[in-house]
Amino acid sequence: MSEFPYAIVGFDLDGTLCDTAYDLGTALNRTLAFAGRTTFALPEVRRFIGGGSGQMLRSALIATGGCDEEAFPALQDRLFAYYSEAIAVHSRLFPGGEAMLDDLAARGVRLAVATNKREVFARQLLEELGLIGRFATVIGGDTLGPGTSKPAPDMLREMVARCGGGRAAFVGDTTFDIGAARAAALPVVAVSFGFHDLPPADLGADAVIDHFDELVPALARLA
Ligand SMILES: O=C(O)COP(=O)(O)O
Ligand SMILES: [Mg+2]
Repeated sequence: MSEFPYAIVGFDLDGTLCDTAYDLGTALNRTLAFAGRTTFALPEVRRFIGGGSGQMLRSALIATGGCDEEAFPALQDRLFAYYSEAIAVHSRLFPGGEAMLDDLAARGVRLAVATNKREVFARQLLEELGLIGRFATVIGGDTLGPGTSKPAPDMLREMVARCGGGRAAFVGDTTFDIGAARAAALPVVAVSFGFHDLPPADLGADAVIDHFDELVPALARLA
């Protein structure tokens, strides 16, 4: 095995490492139904995922009749309760994810998660999937405080610091991820199988992969 060029590889969670659309969508639809709104077919929910669950709920409320800011906090709490109850019913790593994580770990790469999901849910999901021990750190959209979630660079800078520094790359699925990586001056790979808010080729990533088998070679080429 030749020397791998990156000491740290960070991953977005929803739509990048894991297909979480079904469980997020179920929690969202239960919340919308409680609020008397129409619900969404799952493929439609995917476009709301990327900016964090609060943004997902707000966008879905606006799309179904409007978002009343006074009622919003209680609805958000309800969404969180529904999601926590059934966070890993259908959510799984995308195909090839486990072998890819094994491969990077065998090369001595430190692995991290930087997600706009709340940290508590990111940890719960990774724990329920038996993956938490693989990551040196897990940083959520609420970990560092207001204004720090992706596309701001803060989470990725913190990720590199927590991993002890060194050459790092990031992997994501939406403009939030590519924007954050650019702002933090990290190379970034986009996954075409995620919940992208733009066509994958238009995200502006340094490379686009269609399967996790392609990640290690793509990172090696980037460097
Ligand atoms: O849940 C979301 O909307 C965002 O999560 P992600 O940053 O892991 O894609
Ligand atoms: Mg994502």
